[in-house]
Amino acid sequence: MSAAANPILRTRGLTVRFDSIPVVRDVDLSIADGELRVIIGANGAGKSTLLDLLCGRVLPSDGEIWLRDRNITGIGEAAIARSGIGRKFQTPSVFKEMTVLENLQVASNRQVRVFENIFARLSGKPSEKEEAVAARTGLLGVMRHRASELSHGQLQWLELAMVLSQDPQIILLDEPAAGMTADETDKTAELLLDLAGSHTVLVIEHDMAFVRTICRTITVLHQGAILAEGTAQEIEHHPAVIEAYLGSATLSHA
Ligand SMILES: Nc1ncnc2c1ncn2[C@@H]1O[C@H](COP(=O)(O)OP(=O)(O)OP(=O)(O)O)[C@@H](O)[C@H]1O
Repeated sequence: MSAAANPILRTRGLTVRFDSIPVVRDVDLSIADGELRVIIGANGAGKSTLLDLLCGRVLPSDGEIWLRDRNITGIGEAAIARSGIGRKFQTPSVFKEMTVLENLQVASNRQVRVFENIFARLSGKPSEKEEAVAARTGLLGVMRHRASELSHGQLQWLELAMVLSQDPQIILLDEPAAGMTADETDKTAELLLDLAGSHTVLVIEHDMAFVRTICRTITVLHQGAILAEGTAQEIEHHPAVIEAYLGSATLSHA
């Protein structure tokens, strides 16, 4: 549906069926290099499954995924991660008994040998890169804290910092502000705006107030297909979107 001028990520007719039921249907996405794109849609619209397809966690039934001029369809989750697509899930998968710094060290070596790293002696001194990632995600002051001591917001930022440690070009985020306080939500919005440009960021989000703060272009998924694309204002006045969301809390409560 969309056609970015300089797309870093494109899909053509992307479709996945579970037990012959289409959950993502014929999705043509075109995401520009450095873009911050938000994907919204009601519960069950297929948003998480779309991200699962983009990071190779789920294989498409039909269609293609292109990273610049490379067809990455079906190359597998690890190869997709290596090619520069990083995914942050809603539930943090940090190592709770390790410090923030140790988590970052594990993450930056994750592509090498994750389990050896967990049990190996990790360096006590942060590298320049680890400091830069921690500073960017607001974690510099808690580098020596165990992850179990962090607030919910800090845990989410740590997970994002771990994704950043792997130098992704594209970051996929599933509801990054879910469960956060108002202050943490504001900081997360600032962080995403800061990341856009140097990274391409795709965000699934339910909270329209948050979406309005961060977004330039929104893609609306409905029953697995793209229903509309545009600015927050265009989307909120789009007749098909209003009809699809009638009675839904997602837009009306925003
Ligand atoms: N592995 C699977 N097998 C069968 N059905 C699945 C599978 N994964 C997802 N689904 C179904 O696909 C549909 C879309 O799910 P998905 O989680 O992608 O939606 P979503 O838009 O992210 O929803 P939410 O906002 O509630 O997280 C749902 O009906 C879900 O039950």
